[in-house]
Amino acid sequence: MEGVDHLAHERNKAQFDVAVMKAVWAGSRDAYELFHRFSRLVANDPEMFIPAIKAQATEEQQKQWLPLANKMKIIGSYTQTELGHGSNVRGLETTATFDPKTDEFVLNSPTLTATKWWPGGLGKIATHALAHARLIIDDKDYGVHGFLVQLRSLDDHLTLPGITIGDIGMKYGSGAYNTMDNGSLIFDHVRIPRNQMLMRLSQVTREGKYVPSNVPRQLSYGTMVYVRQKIVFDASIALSRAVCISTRYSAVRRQFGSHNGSPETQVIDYKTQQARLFPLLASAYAIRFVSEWLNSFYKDLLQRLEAKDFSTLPEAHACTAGLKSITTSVAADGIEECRKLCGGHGYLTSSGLPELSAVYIPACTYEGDNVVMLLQVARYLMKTISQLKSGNKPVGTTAYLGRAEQLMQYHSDVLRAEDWLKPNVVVEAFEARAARMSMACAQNLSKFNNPEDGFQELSADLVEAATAHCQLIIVSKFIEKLQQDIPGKGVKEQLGVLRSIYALFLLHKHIGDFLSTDCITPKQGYLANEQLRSLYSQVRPNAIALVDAFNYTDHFLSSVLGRYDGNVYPKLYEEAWKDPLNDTSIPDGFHEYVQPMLKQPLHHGRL
Ligand SMILES: CCCCCCC/C=C/C(=O)SCCNC(=O)CCNC(=O)[C@H](O)C(C)(C)COP(=O)(O)OP(=O)(O)OC[C@H]1O[C@@H](n2cnc3c(N)ncnc32)[C@H](O)[C@@H]1OP(=O)(O)O
Ligand SMILES: Cc1cc2nc3c(=O)[nH]c(=O)nc-3n(C[C@H](O)[C@H](O)[C@H](O)COP(=O)(O)OP(=O)(O)OC[C@H]3O[C@@H](n4cnc5c(N)ncnc54)[C@H](O)[C@@H]3O)c2cc1C
Repeated sequence: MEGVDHLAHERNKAQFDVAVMKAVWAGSRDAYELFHRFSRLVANDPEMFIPAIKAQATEEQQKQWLPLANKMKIIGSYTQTELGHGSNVRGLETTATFDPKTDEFVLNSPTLTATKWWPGGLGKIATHALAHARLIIDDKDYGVHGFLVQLRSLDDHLTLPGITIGDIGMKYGSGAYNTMDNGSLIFDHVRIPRNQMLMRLSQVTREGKYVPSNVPRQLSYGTMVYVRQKIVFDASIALSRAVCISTRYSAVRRQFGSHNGSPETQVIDYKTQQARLFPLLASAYAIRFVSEWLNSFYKDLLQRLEAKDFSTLPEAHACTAGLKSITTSVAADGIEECRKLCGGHGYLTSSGLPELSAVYIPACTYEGDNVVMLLQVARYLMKTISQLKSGNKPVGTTAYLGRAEQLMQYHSDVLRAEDWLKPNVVVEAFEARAARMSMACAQNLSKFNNPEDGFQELSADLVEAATAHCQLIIVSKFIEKLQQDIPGKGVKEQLGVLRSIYALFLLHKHIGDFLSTDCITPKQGYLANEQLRSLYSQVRPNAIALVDAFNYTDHFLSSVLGRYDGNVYPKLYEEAWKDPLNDTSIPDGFHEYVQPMLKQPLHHGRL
């Protein structure tokens, strides 16, 4: 019935202050930004063009271009990926050749695979590209640099001479990412003034002299680092959205279990449903908190870079790359699991889940393929370990590797299931697992004469070690979050339950790592799973309140299954009748194609 809260009985069970939890979840961001960020994920996104100008353009160039971009007088596309190269940025083929006679760069696509391919906004709407191309001076290749290129007339929006642009076509399913005009672009000897090479990091003089960057060349990758840390925040939005829908629906849905006319069992009360759903609920909170930490770490990096302090740049790259990889994989897989948790109705468009999945899953690829990103983390871990011998003391997220020898001797002293509720017990186990996996890789790498060959041969193990390292970061940041002052009745306790669920779920899922590295015994692994089951019972009465704390409107969720009032069945039926197919009783084509078959005479009793 309209106006009735079918989930009121669930909300009355809450054992904590939901208003405070809402504030904890929102953190430093208000609900508008949460909504705006996700909706912008599929809109045309200046998310990269403007940051890239800020990162790579001189002050003078910023003064010229930023006001135009900020006021949408020009619409930019971050045009890096090509048909033949995306992950391997140093393999990009587009060229920008300096012509000293005219003080210009000539941009050209020398091969088909040099065609720019994928950049958002490029297909139909962008007027300018921040094009990444190989800088060529006097036939010498100075590598990939950024160039500002006008693509279309600001009068009639037609493409300019030498520019061939198109949209790359439909993408995965009918998902909202098809509202994004990812495009293709071929340059045919297009000339731009020299001052349209972004010259904050390195320059080309009027005489054609290349002035190399006096800062790490990787700063030219800065926009990707910036977006990767934002993507971690977006992962928490996407996953929490799916978890909200599937948790509410799991409390509404009843199936089996009726005795003597009693109501059937709420599917949220099945232990299998809890074992699938509650780790995702905990993961949404875990990702939110690690995204807060990563954002502050990134802001600290920016301040240091301003002071020419590059000391945390390698760690920032490893953390943004690794956490982008891990959190987008968890969110993408989690959204699909949430669809399955809703049974058949989860497959309806009106559930909101197919659309959410279709628009979210490319996050595992864009801004760095997730495996390629974990290999970057692995490179950083191996380098950190190789420097231990020279007395280099790791700090920050790799500090535990400074205690590698001690961690190699670690054995968990868990005796009872409840010992796994102690944060220090959990962190030690995760540190030992991560350290031993990385040290084992380093040990195996040392057997190879050519380190690069070894890295390739061991890359699958290295990805697992990088994963263990990143999961340790997320667990640690969840624990650190709860060391802060958090007011409100029962709020910290509930977050403690979620923190333990997150950690023990990972331990259970990756039990092979913990056993094969001899960090814990099978019995201790069994006790962790025992404790997990008990934790699910503790979170059960608070589940609806914990997803209410995301503070998402029905409009934002756009899901009949995830409605705040739980009034699912009437709305499912109502929504179905909005489908144009139901405008008529007899479907188009029936009389032409189906009816003749039905009318066909039987021959000797057979059609
Ligand atoms: C918020 C929602 C918005 C949604 C946006 C959706 C739109 C999507 C946009 C895009 O997808 S834009 C295109 C994104 N493309 C990529 O992410 C490409 C991924 N590839 C790379 O980043 C690089 O090619 C690479 C994989 C990092 C390799 O780079 P390179 O070959 O130059 O370096 P290596 O030889 O591997 O390493 C050398 C050295 O440099 C360090 N390093 C690498 N990258 C960085 C970095 N970004 N910052 C700092 N340092 C970096 C690396 O660790 C090595 O260090 P050492 O080992 O030498 O110490
Ligand atoms: C929706 C969407 C939007 C995008 N928007 C933009 C944009 O606005 N601007 C832009 O410039 N680009 C954009 N891209 C492109 C995107 O950045 C690239 O697709 C992404 O970086 C992955 O690169 P790739 O396609 O070359 O994958 P590949 O690297 O070709 O990946 C293919 C497989 O090879 C594996 N692989 C590759 N290298 C290695 C290695 N060294 N070791 C082990 N395995 C490896 C990968 O793990 C993967 O399994 C977008 C892509 C998508 C899907």
